Amino acid sequence: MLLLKDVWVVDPGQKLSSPQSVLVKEGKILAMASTMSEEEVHSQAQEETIETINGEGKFLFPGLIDVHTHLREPGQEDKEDILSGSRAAVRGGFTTILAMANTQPVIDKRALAEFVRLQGVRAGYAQVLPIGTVTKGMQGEELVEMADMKEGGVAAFSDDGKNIQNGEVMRLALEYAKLTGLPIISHCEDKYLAGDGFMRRGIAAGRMGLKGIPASAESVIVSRDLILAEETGGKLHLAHISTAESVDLIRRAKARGVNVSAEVNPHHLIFCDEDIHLTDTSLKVNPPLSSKEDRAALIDGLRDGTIDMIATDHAPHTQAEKARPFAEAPFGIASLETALSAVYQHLVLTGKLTWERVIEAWSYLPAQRFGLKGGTLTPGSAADMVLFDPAYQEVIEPGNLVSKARNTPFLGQTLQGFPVMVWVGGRLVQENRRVL
Ligand SMILES: NC(=O)N[C@@H](CC(=O)O)C(=O)O
Ligand SMILES: [Zn+2]
Ligand SMILES: [Zn+2]
Repeated sequence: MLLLKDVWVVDPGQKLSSPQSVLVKEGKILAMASTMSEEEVHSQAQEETIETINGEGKFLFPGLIDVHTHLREPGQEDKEDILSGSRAAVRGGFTTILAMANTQPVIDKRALAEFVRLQGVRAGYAQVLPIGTVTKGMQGEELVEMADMKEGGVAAFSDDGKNIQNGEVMRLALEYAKLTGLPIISHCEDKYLAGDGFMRRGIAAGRMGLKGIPASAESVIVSRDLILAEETGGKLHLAHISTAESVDLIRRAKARGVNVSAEVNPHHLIFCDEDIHLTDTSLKVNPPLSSKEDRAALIDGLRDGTIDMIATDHAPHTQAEKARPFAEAPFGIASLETALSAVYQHLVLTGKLTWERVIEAWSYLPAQRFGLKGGTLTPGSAADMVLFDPAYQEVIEPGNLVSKARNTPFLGQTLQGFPVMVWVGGRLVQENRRVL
């Protein structure tokens, strides 16, 4: 039995943000109370030995649920694999991660989904839930066997990495989503409008002489998908929203009652196009970093609930690939180990977002929308929990990272506020920043 004493619990699912003592037994939250006397604890413990952790000055919250991570297994294990990725997850405070389907081969069959799920179980760190592709071979033409893949354990469907250009295929996918009840995650990018650009079209791109991707490449597809979700009633989730126009479109669709949710990535909340330098490909990401005005609209949208959740879009690549010239390096930022700290430091400590909203957006709401266990510390739920030390400082160095990837813009920087203990189902998997 575990007792976390006098810890500040942030649990939006219980509308709770206050000091509590928390008892954990057999992998589950047993009880939580703002005052718990010695006698009460002992009567709950019933002769069992109690391990006590003093949580003063620290936060305890439900393990984060990341609905958008690229783990690269099968096929590109030099970038990341399910073991290294799920270790990176628990180091960063995530206890459940959804693995994107753009692997090699892509996850378009039940057996492949089962493989990903089992590899996650074998690894034994964060719970890994596979995402299946929407279309066979991720070719954007023929739908996968969605019901069968649901049986195999997929949590959602997505051709992420590519947009489904054919509107009728997207409409059908949303039609089937009503039968499976699972979300269709859309990577909103009109490939013709995006062309072969590599950063957001605008003043910064012009100054650097880099080919730009217009904001409309995203918003045109956001508006198409919102119309199709409205027409079909299928569950739509919009990945990595990055423009003010998209936020506006989603806000208006939600007001009409469209079945849509949206996510934003930490890098789009923290950085903007002016931060990009030709010599540093770590900020080359898709969708590209947007203007300051877009960034402000994303923060507003997250604050008012137009954007429901935060997700990392952890996109690991090898150092050799990222060492190529800007135009040739792959898009993507590896972020599982830095995302929460970066958000804490850049958005919570600066007063742009409340800590409660961050936890809600990264744990409670993903669980609700994707129909997953977890996301709350309500007594009886699995003890997927994070103990977070707001004063802990760490220099982000290659030697500390457990992900195989190094493509983070925070390399060499000091971040403040880190998970210092993480439990999955009551089992301690990370302590003092070391994955056990
Ligand atoms: N976000 C990225 O820049 N890259 C992702 C693909 C994606 O999320 O669209 C990847 O798979 O590397
Ligand atoms: Zn994408
Ligand atoms: Zn992605």
